Amino acid sequence: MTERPPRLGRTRLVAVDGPSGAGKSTFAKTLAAQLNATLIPTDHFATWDDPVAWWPRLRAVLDKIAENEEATYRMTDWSEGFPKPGEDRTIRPTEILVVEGVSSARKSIADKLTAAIWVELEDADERLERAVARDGEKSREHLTRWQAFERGWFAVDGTKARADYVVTSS
Ligand SMILES: Nc1ncnc2c1ncn2[C@@H]1O[C@H](COP(=O)(O)OP(=O)(O)O)[C@@H](O)[C@H]1O
Ligand SMILES: Nc1ccn([C@H]2C[C@H](O)[C@@H](COP(=O)(O)OP(=O)(O)O)O2)c(=O)n1
Repeated sequence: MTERPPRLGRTRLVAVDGPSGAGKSTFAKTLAAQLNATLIPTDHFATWDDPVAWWPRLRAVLDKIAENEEATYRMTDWSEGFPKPGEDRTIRPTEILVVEGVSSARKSIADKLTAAIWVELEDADERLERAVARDGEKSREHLTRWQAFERGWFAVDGTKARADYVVTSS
């Protein structure tokens, strides 16, 4: 990863995308720790009712990092199982920034990415069960809707076709 050039100012931006329940968050946490990178999960922005349109708020953060400036955003708080506005988080300019979540490798950021990583698990039922095991039975309906949405999103965005690496969960 460090051999590939930075494309977000001096920062190497790495996106970990793929369908819900595939293992993105788990993979991205390990990757960020190994690279000593800052990690931004898109669920700090997303809510059930707003799966991808929050993007300008993250883009504003990335644009500041590209200018070598720090940036602050308000995190979505999922600690009670539903989304509500949480605390502010400040991101400082960093050598490697990992952004993880559905739509993190979207077409509009492709030219700024040092690497796009696609995490997948083919069996959609298994992905749903893993996500429900993580978030609780109360989230099942939301996660089912979310998975239907992301199928369409990925088809239109063509995310996987742009991936530099594909990671297959088992
Ligand atoms: N390689 C794996 N094998 C088995 N279970 C996994 C694996 N990676 C993640 N999980 C579990 O599956 C669930 C979903 O993983 P997560 O990383 O939250 O996926 P995503 O961020 O893609 O939705 C979590 O409960 C996690 O502990
Ligand atoms: N505890 C919870 C409950 C719901 N969510 C919501 C917000 C997420 O973007 C969606 C889908 O989660 P998932 O981790 O599968 O996908 P992302 O990696 O967040 O894109 O679920 C959550 O992330 N955490």
